[in-house]
Parts: sequence; structure tokens; C-alpha cells
Amino acid sequence: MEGALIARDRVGVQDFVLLDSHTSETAFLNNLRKRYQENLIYTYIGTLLVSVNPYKELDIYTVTQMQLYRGVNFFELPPHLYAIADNAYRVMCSEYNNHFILISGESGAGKTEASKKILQYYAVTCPTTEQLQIVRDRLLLSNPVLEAFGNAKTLRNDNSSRFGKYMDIQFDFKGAPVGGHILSYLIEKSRVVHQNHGERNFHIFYQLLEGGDKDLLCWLGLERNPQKYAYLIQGRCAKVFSINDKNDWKIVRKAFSIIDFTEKDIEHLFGIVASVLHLGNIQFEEDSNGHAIIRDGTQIKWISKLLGVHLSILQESLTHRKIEARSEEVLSPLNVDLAFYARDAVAKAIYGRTFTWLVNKINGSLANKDSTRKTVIGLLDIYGFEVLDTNSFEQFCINYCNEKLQQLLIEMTLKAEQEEYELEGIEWEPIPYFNNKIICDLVEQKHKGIISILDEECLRPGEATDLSFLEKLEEKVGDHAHFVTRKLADQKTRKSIDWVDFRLLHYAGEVTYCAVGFLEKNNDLLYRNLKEVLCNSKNGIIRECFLLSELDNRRRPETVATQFKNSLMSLIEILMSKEPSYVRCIKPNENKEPGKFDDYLIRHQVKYLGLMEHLRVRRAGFAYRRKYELFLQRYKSLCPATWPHWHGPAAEGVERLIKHIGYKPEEYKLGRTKIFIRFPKTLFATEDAFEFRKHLLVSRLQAKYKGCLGKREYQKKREAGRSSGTEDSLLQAVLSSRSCCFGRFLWLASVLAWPAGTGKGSEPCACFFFSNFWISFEGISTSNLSDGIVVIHVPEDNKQKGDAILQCEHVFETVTKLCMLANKQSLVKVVQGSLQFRIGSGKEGTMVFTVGQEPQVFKAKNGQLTVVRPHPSAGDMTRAFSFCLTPAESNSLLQGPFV
Ligand SMILES: Nc1ncnc2c1ncn2[C@@H]1O[C@H](COP(=O)(O)OP(=O)(O)OP(=O)(O)O)[C@@H](O)[C@H]1O
Repeated sequence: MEGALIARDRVGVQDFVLLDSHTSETAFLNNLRKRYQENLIYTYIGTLLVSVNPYKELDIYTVTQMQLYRGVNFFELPPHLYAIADNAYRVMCSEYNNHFILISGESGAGKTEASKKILQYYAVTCPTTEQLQIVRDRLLLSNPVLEAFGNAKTLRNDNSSRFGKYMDIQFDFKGAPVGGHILSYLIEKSRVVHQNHGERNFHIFYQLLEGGDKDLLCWLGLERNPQKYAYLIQGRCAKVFSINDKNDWKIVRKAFSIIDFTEKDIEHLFGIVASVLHLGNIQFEEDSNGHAIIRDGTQIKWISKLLGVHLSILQESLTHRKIEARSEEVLSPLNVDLAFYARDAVAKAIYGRTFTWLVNKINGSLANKDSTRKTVIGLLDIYGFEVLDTNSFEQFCINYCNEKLQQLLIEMTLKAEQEEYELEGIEWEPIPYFNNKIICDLVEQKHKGIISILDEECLRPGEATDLSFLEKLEEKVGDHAHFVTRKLADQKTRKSIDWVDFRLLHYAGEVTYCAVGFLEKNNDLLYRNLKEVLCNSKNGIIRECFLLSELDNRRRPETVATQFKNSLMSLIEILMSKEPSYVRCIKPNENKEPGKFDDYLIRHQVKYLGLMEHLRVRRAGFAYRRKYELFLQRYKSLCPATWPHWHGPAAEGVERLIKHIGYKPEEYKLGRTKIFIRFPKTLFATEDAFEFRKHLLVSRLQAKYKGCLGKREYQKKREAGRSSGTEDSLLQAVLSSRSCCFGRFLWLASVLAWPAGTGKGSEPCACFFFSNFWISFEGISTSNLSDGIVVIHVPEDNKQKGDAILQCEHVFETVTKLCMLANKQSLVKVVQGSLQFRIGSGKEGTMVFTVGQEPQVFKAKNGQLTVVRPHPSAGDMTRAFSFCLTPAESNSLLQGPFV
């Protein structure tokens, strides 16, 4: 937020809670647009992150950026995914509790990319050991495997996840990632046999055909050309340039070996993938009795070989159905339509179950066998609210899932707000908000909800159809305020609803569902004899999948919707027991075009992502809240009574301060540990005053420092016999060769060094480390390097001058603040954020300086810093300055929550 305050005039507000007209959707959109056009894709609503897909590579995901966000106070730096990830991680480490980050948004909004970036952030920034590297690699490589089998090119996204994913990353007590666990939701099996125009089947089919070597394809009985396979040509999708199947195949193959798949597993897995392709090419024709027979035996032979089932039994099971007649089982021949239906049902079933097997297999390799307690951060990358031209059973499930998550978000945000106000002893007026529980109940209530009614129709004896289901709905939930059908609608609405449709009034808006296919998709039936054949398969994966489900089914077959409902319930339970963070992803346009901000499309998403509602809840009480210590630290220079030091309790200091500035009673409330400010304008005014004051103070410090320099120069000249030597000239060289902002940066370091000194015996010391050499600053002897060196890392110069200046400005700001705030607490955050360091006792110490991922170790011996193990990539990247603090000061710093 502090950063946000400074930047507010340049690129809107970095936190929507600071919007003056926080109830205006237009103001919200304007702010989002303004920032997006400057490539600022992230904006907060309190601690929720709104992300707009840039559709282009931005230079904001580098290792340097990761280091920058590492350990920094959430509001110190501009909004970023890394800030969300880091915040969850730090709270988890310090409070030893569990967290989740919920990433939602519509297809193509950037959820999967966001979750991958968070995972990478943890992989790079968390401590790890050689032993744990394998866990890290497995966590990272589980993604390409799941994407190969679970993602596909759709019209909206070239790499669309066709399943919901929740991934727990487990950490040990040191904060190192030691394991993981994945839950998957509702894989879109129907894609295996049918794709809409312009879409593709799951990536793995194309990867295998493009990337698999000749011998493998020959063994699987496959040809390289995807056009030869009926299941791959339904969408008539032209070449997709953003997809490189050959390359992706290599990654997937490599991932298999890291994730511990045996050669047998891989053989069976590809046997299944190939079998699906062969199944799609099976054609049926009618015999003289009107029964289905297989037209050409080639495909079925391959399937029989790859799945390890007897050819004649397989043939029979695809053309017959086992039925019970008077306690006897007889095989009844299928007609051609039913045979095609049975064929597609097998293809969907084996693919769907193999996907579940895959997830379990990955889980086995991610599992941490050690029984010590672990904390977790869960990443939930789940389909957003979906409204298509024709909405079917899948959209119904997806939108129901979003209703549940919206309920969770509102409840948890409200709960958190309420708890905070109660904890702080602040008067709390309950916030009126739309509770979507009524819609969740409509869908999920036992006996009365839509899912129960659907199940009843699926399981009851007699002729149930999609239309009879619709009639049951009208009968049982017809009077519900959020349900309507053509029959129940008024004259005006009736026109837009078909006879086979029903409409739900979701929290995010109306969605009309076509009931056709609901029963079939919910039943997801596979003829019993087909199941039996697969249970006896010699392909280990297939046998495992079908045997297991057979065991399950002996209890009572669960319909797809009920399975989904139950898995959602347990997901919500998992989430409720954790601390939440939210990322809401927005898709800026339908054409995947960088820089294009489609107002209409975005307004719609703002609505159904519940962003205005969330903002309203966050702003219902107070726009801003801060701990007294932090507030005082930042603004104490604005009141003579608190500047430069306030010796009493921080709460009293704040009270004095705001009285002096002239806050009106209606503008704020004082809680037990925090100040609550109602309106953004109050805060902005304070911030403006602070900016003004800061510059005043800096020039004073500058003047004072220049005076000191002059004095020293004079003393030096007097001691003509002694030369200041190489060090001085080096400094001069550096000062003159660097840009002016770098000079300023040096200057600031020395300003900081100055107040830290405690007299002649332990003069302040500043030493600078550039590239591969370090210099000590004039008059300051290296021999008095005492305990407590603070190092501030200047992030990597990315060769763009603008960026370099920004970076230096960041240091400048931090350091200036430090300088003014004698209270060194604020230093902790800054230091911690930029790099890790440790200081030994006395003059013999070790300092670990992190550059990139590898620590570089310096030894201080007799005050001399020596690089013990230079990092190969040190070079120009390594720029830091350090200055000396008294032991007491450094102790107080070290007490902070260092990672
Ligand atoms: N932060 C980002 N930077 C650059 N490009 C991005 C970013 N986020 C998303 N994209 C682009 O948008 C595409 C779609 O993103 P992603 O696959 O994450 O969407 P999604 O929300 O997961 O969609 P779905 O629900 O269909 O899986 C990516 O393939 C990538 O090209």
C-alpha cells in the first residue's frame, strides 16, 4: 500500500480500496484499464489480487523479481503474484498454519499460468537441500504431464485445462518444500470423442503422434498423421502455432522418468492412448438382422493387443449388451447406434480413469513418507464461471462449483473482517450482502435440490428422459426465485428460453442450460460386459482402474453430479480449515491480443468474479488499517512530538500524531493494535504531507553530510603525510562513471552509515561491493567493521536505464525512510526482502549474500571481507552496499522474523 500511495497519480491506484468511488463499476474499470495499458496487470483489493492476462511476455517473473518480493511486507512493493505467494509462505512459516491460494477466472484468463508462476516462486525462493531437489523437480514436472493429458486447445485458450486442480505443497518446519498432493476435478471426458469446431482433443494424442519415435508408433500400430484418426479430426482445427507438440512430448517423456514412472507404466499408458485412437476408427455396419457388426478387424486387433484383452470377447462386448432376464444373464445384440454409443463410452471411460490413475501415480511420487508435521499451501486452479452459447451438464457443474467458491469467499472475507473488528474492539455494523447460499441450496439440497432430482430420474426404473427430468424440476423447484423454465416464465422471458431449457439466476447472472444430455452424462454408463472385459485386461493401468471402480460400484453407483458435489464438499472443507488468499484472473479480450482491453467483456467478468462485492465488503468499514507501530514509523516526521523518536507506546504516539495533523473523529477509529482510516482521501492527504516532509528532511541530512565530508577533507589535507590511497580513487572512479542516481545511492549509504557511528573508536563504516571488488568509503577504516553488517541488495541491473533508475529509487526511498526513522524496525522488512544475511559474533563472522539462487559467502576477518566461495554469476549482477550498525542495533534487527 505504501508503494501504492506514491504511485497512485501515475497509474491509477494499486489497491481498489483506495478508489474514491468504490461502488462505481466504471471507476473500477477505468483504474484497471489505466494500469493494464501501462503493462501493470496486477491490482489489489485489500489482499485479493486482480490479474489481467497481458497475452505477452512481461519482464516481471525473473529470479531477481522473485528475490525482490521475498520476505517483503505485502504492501511495500507493487502488487504481484509473488507478493501473494510470499505472504502466504511467510505467515505459514511464522504461524505454522495452513494456507490456500484460490485462483479463478474464466477460460484463458491466466489461472494456470498464475499457479505455475507461484510454484516456480516457491521452487526458487524456498530453502532446499540436495535431497529435496527431487521433490522440487517432481512438483514442477507434474505440470507438463497433467497438462498433456488434461489440457486441450479450445476456441478460448490454446492450452485450456479441462479439469479442476487443487495442489497442496507441503513444507517442513524449516520452510522447505518436502512433498505435495494433487486433487483433480471433473475431467472433460466428452472431449475424447467429440470436439467443437476449431478445437482439439487432449494434447497427449498429438504429442505422441508428432514426437513418438518410429519404433514406438510401430509398436502401437499408429501412423504419424493425426488426420488419420477420427477422434482427432472432429474440430477440423488448423495448425496451432503456439503449440509445439514435438517439444512438449520431450518434456513429458523426461517428466515421466523424474516422476518415477516405470517403463511398464509408460508402456501401458501409451497403450491406452493408442487404444483410444484405434477405438475412434472402429466402424460398425448392420448385418442382415439389423445387428451391429465391426466393419474392419484391424483396429480391434490393435486394441486387443494393447489392452491385453481377448479379441473375440472384445468384439462381442462392443456389439452386445449383457442383460438380466429372469435371474439369467443373456447377451443381447446392439444396433449400430448403440454400438457407436458403447464404443465412445469405452473410450471416455478408459481415458477418464487413466487420468485419475495418472494423478494418483503423481501423488505417489510427491508423497512425503516422513510423518513429522508439515504445513501446506494449497493452490486451487479451477474453472471460472462459464456461459457458452449452449450450456450443458458440464457448465452446470462448473457454475455450481463457482457458486460454492463465491460463498466461501464472501463468508471468509466477511468473517475475517468481522473478526478483525471484534479483535480490535471497533464497532461493527453488519454489512448487507447478497448471500448466494440460496442458489447453492437450490442445486445441492438433499431430496429437494436439482442434483437430487436429476439422480432420482437417472436411477428410477422406467423410461426416464431429459424431458421428464425437466418436468420434475418444474414440479419440485418451480417456485424457487432463482429457477425458471419456458413454461414458468412470463411472456417476455419466455421467448429466450427453449422447451428443453431451464434457467438459473446465478449470483453472477442468468444462465440458460439445455437439459438435453443431462441424464446420459450424469449416468455415465458403461455396459456391464464391457466393464467386466476391462477388469480382466492385462494392461495393468486399465485393470487397476476398472477393478477399483467395480469394488466401489458394488456399494452403490454414484452419479457424476453426486460425485462432483461430494468432491466439492470435501474441497470446501479442506479450504475452510486454511487461511485464504485469492487471485482473480481476467481475460481482457476474446482474441488473445496483447494490449486490447475490451470494456464489455471485462465489465462482465468483474461482475461474475464478485469483485465489486468483495470491494464493497472490504470498504464497508474502513479503507485502510495499519498497526500503530507501522503507521507511526511512516508518518512520525509529521509531528514534532513524535519526531525523531517517540518513546511511549505506539498507540499514544499515533494519537498525538493524528491530532496534530487534524484528523476529524469521523475519519478514523483507534483499535487495540491498529488505526482504522475510513476514507482514502484522509490517507492520501497524510501521504502527501509525508512526501513533502521527506524531501525536506533529506535535504537537511544531505547538507549535514556534506558538512561532514568537508570537515574530513580538511582533516585529510592537514595530515598531508597520509594518503587516502587507492580506496578513495576507486570511489571517485565509481562515482564519476556511474549515473547520477547511482551516485545518489552511494551517497545515501554513507548518510546511513553516519548516524550509526558511535564515536572515534567505532567509526561508522560503509563498504561497497561492486562487480568483483569492494571498496571502503573514505575515511572509514575496514578494521572497525563491527558486528551487524546490513546489506541491501540492489536488484540486477536489467540494462534498461529506466528500470535501473526505478530500482535505485526504490533503494533510495527505503534508505531515506530508514534514515529518518531512527527506529530500525522498518529496516528489517527491507533487508529481509532484498537478501538473506547472517552475522557472526565479533569481528570473525560469516555473511551469506544471496545472488540469484546461490548464496555467496563472505568472511569477515579482522574486519576484512573476503569472498569464500564466489558465485560464478556474480559479475555485474552483484551490487550491494553495507554499512555498520552497533551490536545493539543489529541485534534488534536480527530479532525480526528472518527466513
Ligand atoms: N502472466 C502472463 N503472462 C503472459 N502470458 C500469459 C499470462 N497469463 C496467461 N498468459 C497467456 O494466456 C494463455 C492462457 O492462460 P492460462 O492457460 O493460464 O488460462 P486459464 O485461465 O488457465 O484457462 P483455462 O481455464 O482454459 O485453463 C497462456 O497460454 C498464455 O499465453
